[in-house]
Amino acid sequence: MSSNPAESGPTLKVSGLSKSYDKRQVVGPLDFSLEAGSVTGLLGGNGAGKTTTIGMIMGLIAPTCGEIRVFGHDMARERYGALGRMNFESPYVDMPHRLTVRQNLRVFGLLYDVADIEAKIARLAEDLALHDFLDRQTGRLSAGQKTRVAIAKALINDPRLLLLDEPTASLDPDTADWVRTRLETHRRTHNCAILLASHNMSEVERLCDRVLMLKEGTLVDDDSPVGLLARYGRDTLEEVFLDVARGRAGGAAA
Ligand SMILES: Nc1ncnc2c1ncn2[C@@H]1O[C@H](COP(=O)(O)OP(=O)(O)OP(=O)(O)O)[C@@H](O)[C@H]1O
Repeated sequence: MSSNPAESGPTLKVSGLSKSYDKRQVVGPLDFSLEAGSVTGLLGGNGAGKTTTIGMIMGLIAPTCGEIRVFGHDMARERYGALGRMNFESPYVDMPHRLTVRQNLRVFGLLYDVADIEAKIARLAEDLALHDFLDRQTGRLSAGQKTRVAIAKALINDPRLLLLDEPTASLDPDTADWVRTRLETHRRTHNCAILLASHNMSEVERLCDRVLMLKEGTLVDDDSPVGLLARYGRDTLEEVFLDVARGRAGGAAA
């Protein structure tokens, strides 16, 4: 239990967060919070700023301005108070190719100080069906197999904040379905807050209780999937997405 009183607040709080490259602002300013046990979709077209936002929250990309607090800890000054309880999955971050899957997971387990790493790896291998390639070099896996390994890595420390960038993009529909079930179980059993960047609208409708819509780096909507459908007068989130992307605020209801 931490002595930090701010730990009783939201799992993640982002305030005035922005990122510029060569004086071009690509994200922000963003303000939002994630509560424990919630699943929030981060939606937006190509280049809207989803990966940059997740990268800043994870500390992989330096923000230009703003503040990120995870479990109350200011990530610019006291990130080590939070890093052990957060994790992420991204297709843009590769693992060492020559190490086997088991060796890679062991390295991450050691980094996160996971107790009884071998048992943890065995459980994740069971949950994510990694057995067939657990002792194969990671660089020799298919895209879908690599994604399952990346999800295993993301769950290795039982995170309470999980950032997912297109977690099922390279998975076949059957595998994607049980990976989603695995993520739902993790959310429920660990009261984990999940931020999920996705282009898969049915995935967002199934998993998310809230949706943040990003357009050209700024938040243009923030509501539950049901609330968005009602306000835009649409039957699917895909139609809402198209309304937002094409600037039809209010959608069919407008
Ligand atoms: N290192 C960089 N230097 C300059 N511009 C960058 C850099 N990284 C990202 N950008 C720009 O920032 C913007 C946001 O990119 P980002 O990758 O965050 O978008 P995204 O929403 O994840 O897109 P996608 O859905 O295509 O993955 C884009 O215009 C991109 O070109």
